[in-house]
Amino acid sequence: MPRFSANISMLYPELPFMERFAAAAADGFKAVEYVGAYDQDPAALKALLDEHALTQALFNMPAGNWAAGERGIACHPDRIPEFRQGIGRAVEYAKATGCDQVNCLAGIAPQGYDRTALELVLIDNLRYAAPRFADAGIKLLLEPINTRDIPGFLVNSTSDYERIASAVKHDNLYLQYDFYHMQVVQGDLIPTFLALQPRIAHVQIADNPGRNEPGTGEINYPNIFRALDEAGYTGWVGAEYKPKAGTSQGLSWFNDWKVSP
Ligand SMILES: O=C(O)[C@H](O)C(=O)CO
Ligand SMILES: [Mg+2]
Repeated sequence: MPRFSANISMLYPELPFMERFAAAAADGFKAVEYVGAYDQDPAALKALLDEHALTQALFNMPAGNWAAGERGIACHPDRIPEFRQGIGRAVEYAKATGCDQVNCLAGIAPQGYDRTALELVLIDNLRYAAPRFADAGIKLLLEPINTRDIPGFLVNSTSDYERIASAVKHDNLYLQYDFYHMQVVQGDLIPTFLALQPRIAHVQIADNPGRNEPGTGEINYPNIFRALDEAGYTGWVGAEYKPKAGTSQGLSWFNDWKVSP
């Protein structure tokens, strides 16, 4: 049975961030994930996880100025020192919260650069980061994202991931397979998942179009959940979608599948 993690950057938007842990636990989630909580005290995050018996499934490396629209800095030629400092920050928060995987957002391609040159910056940064996360016992992940949701995002497909990973040449660079983004970009969801499963450390879900709850669009999530089970996938499944009619009210997809306490 899949193990679901509530992505509390997107779920429970009506609540202050630190109250979303309790809400996720009350709805039956056993884990949470989020884009990052570097403005919070790591001990306070850990206390919430413990209080609500939640696992910290994932968060992202520091990704630049989120409010200003940045979505990662790993491909930015003039942000290399900042990217590298972010490794220590991510390791600190992962250790404090008991999290064993961290996602890297490649970033939106800055204007005026050739995409191949930006990919080389990304590869160098990942080559630097992968062994450092490995030394800390943390998996480093890279997530392809569609350019309809994030125009200009540099890494968009599983073949982008495969090309970059083969240039990085380090075992500690895994794929974060977001079924929603992959449906928008390339389809063929289950065969691609199965082909890349040894490199997939985390998956995320939302339906298309709309990026709302599973069951609101064209993706057959019951089939996907069965395929994950049959393939022996033991990672978390992150519920990363925009609730259409309130988070708790829209959890019928989850109530059919959730692990009982
Ligand atoms: O948007 C996504 O799918 C990512 O997982 C994320 O963390 C923020 O962009
Ligand atoms: Mg995602």
